[in-house]
Amino acid sequence: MTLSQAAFGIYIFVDILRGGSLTSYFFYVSLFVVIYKLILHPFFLTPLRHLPEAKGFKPLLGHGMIMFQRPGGEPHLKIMKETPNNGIILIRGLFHSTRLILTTPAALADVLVHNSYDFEKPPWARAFLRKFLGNGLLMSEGDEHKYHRKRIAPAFHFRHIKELYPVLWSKSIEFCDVVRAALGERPDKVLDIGHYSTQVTLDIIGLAGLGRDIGSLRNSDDELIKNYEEILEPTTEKAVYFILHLVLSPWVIGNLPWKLNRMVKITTGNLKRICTEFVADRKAKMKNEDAESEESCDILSIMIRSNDFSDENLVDQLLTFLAAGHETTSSALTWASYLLSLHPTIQTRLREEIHKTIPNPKALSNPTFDIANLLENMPYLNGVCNEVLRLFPTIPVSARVAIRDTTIAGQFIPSGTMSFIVPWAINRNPALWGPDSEDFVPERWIDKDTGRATMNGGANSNYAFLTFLHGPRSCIGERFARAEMRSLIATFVGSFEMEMADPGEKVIVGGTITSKPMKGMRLRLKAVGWGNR
Ligand code: HEM
Repeated sequence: MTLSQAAFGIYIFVDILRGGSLTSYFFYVSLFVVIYKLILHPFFLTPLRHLPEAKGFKPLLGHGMIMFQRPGGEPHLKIMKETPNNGIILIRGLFHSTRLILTTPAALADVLVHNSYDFEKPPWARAFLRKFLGNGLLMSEGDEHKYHRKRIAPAFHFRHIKELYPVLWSKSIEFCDVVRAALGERPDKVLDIGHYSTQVTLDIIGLAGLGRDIGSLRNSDDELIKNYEEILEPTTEKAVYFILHLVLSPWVIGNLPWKLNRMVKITTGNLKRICTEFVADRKAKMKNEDAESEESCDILSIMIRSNDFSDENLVDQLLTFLAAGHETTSSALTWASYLLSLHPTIQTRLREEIHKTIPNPKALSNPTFDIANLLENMPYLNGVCNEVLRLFPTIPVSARVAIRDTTIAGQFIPSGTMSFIVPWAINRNPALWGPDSEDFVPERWIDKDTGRATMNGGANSNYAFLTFLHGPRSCIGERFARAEMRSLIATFVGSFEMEMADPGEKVIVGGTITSKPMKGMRLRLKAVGWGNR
């Protein structure tokens, strides 16, 4: 309690003793709380009040409307560009709550790496996400997070990812076969690529995560894909549903007479049931594996073998991996095809590199072939992947709340302060990337002298690229996702020329947590000759 709160409390107490009515005291106390929260604390008392503040403050709304603007992260970029700062910009949320936007590598490093466990995801975001992702790694905090992260990490070791490449490659080839077959049936040769990319990435995470071919590429009616598409299809109604969690408790939202509540309940129930069956099935199979047979090395088997997870927690972890592991890479593939359709010269140069380096795609299916080494050493392919991930980070905005008093870039941060970490804005910030920061330039990831891939795209700090964040709460699936993108983009661009179905279309970036095109991504595709295909 601050000095002013205490003084006011004493004043009221003395006045009650003098005989004032209880109702009038409730009124005065409420009035004081409102004035304190709306005016005194945010403008006169918070130790953060001297930080540079973003333009565009509106009474009561603060800068809160930026949460509703799309693409997510774009208003933050505007604020970064127009507000001189030393790493932290002050904005005000609804009812003037204090919020921060972090802008420099030093500030980001403090939150993501140096003082990482002083921060947690905001409770409202966890309450929302938990409905879809269960209580897996993404949602856990503190010691529980450290414990689980350490035990899951072996499944994402680079040696293990290397072993996964043949699976990634053969599924990518199957993806192209399915797209080719679908094109054959369409006189206009136009397809919504988002649908197919969701199918292939779900199949891939099924194999890598569960050791099981879900087969959604061959079966569009698959229950898992239907439930995910139902939940993840970006609509304005879902965006409102998400943002309401900022101001109302999940219990209140859950009890509103809203059709969406029923849909969420049914689909999340279905997903939980499917994952429970997957876990039981995998456990039964592992019991029957004899000691001589080779150990399965999918994520679920590794977690079961560790004996560190209860059955309930295995289901939660699986829910997280299935969702976090397919929706993200599916969006990345969709945005890659968008950018390549808008830049035909880059597309052609990439295809030339692919055809030259991989004369026959089927040859890579030989189990002895070192696909990882080949794909990881294709400079233009890696430049394109990095540039897609930079310009369209699948999770454009993330947030952290300080759970104790701490510091960011030398600034005292009181417990309870919320900071925004904004991959969309950092990845496009001209202060970090130069004047062409918003252009699609794969060459920035290639060293001009050696012709080899660079690690930081020419930026001065690796905190200029935030797509997977950094530190103990960074994306555990980063290597996996990068390997998957290389395989999918190499096979897709090697197999098809692509252009926007409607070249005049203004693609709107939507989505709640991940960024996806609002109305799908309709491309006109033309199969090209490649090897014996
Ligand atoms: C392009 C693809 C991907 C992107 C851009 C991406 C991005 C991210 C980001 C930004 C976070 C941190 C979220 C936050 O704290 O606010 C995260 C966490 C996570 N990601 Fe990914 N991800 C991708 C693919 C994957 C894949 C393929 C998997 C699994 C196979 C995966 C599993 C996870 C998990 C489990 C976490 C939670 C990690 C923790 O809290 O310790 N992600 N991802």
